[in-house]
Amino acid sequence: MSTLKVENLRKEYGDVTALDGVSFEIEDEFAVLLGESGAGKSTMLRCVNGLTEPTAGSIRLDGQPISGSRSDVGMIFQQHNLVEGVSAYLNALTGSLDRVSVLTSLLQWQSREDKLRALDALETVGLLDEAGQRVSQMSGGQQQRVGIARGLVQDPRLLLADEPVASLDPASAETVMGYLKKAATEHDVTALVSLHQVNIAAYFGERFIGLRDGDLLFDVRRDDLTPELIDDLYGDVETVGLADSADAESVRVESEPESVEHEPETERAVSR
Ligand SMILES: Nc1ncnc2c1ncn2[C@@H]1O[C@H](COP(=O)(O)OP(=O)(O)OP(=O)(O)O)[C@@H](O)[C@H]1O
Repeated sequence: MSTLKVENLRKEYGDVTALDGVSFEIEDEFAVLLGESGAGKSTMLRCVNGLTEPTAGSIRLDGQPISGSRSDVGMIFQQHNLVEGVSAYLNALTGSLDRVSVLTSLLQWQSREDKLRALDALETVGLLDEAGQRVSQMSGGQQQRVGIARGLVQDPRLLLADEPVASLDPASAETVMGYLKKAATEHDVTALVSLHQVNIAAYFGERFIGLRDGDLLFDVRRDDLTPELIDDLYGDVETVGLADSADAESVRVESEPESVEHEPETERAVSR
């Protein structure tokens, strides 16, 4: 259970204003950041994660200012940043390190609690039986689930994900989002996830924050996410199914193919 409060957040890169005084507050929710390319979603997530220094404004997690990279904030990247040559388990256990030799030697002094937490996180994302499998032999969707497990192992209060399913085909994207939602729910973690796919966002999100050119365009709960708001954000997009997508309580976790190939980048659920 945690509260993220962003107030008047501003980020300038030279002449470019990536965020122009954005404020919102999310509490124990699965929140989705929406917006066109360049709207400021990644900048927002990087500021919240402490990876980018804001120009002005404040970010607080449970009342404490966020500064620098924090262990109570877990981050999941589009490219999942895994070490492909080692197992899912080792990746989950020691995700922030990038050298196999370091990873392997670390096993000797990782605590029993960490090891159990890594296995628990892999179970959350449906990969307990694959814990010993090399990441290089897993599908793109499975790899992203390892990335989610790794984000959970540090026991964060806030989980951030930047376009976590952008490089997956629609079916795998839904599966991975299902596990991400399950992970946030089971571990009582507030989540802030940027997504391009509006229909997937509408299906899984509880709260929707729309950014346009660095401004907050809307901040609504699921019932208030209308096709008109989406049109406002993206222009003319396909929003069929938006109204029917309200109930995502039962996550979809079974449909991903167990292929060892990486899924190709396919068309997004919404044509933009
Ligand atoms: N390191 C940087 N240096 C200069 N400009 C940057 C930098 N990072 C982002 N920008 C600019 O800030 C604006 C917001 O970029 P940002 O990556 O946050 O958008 P986004 O919504 O995440 O886009 P995308 O969906 O393409 O990732 C863009 O105009 C971008 O070009």
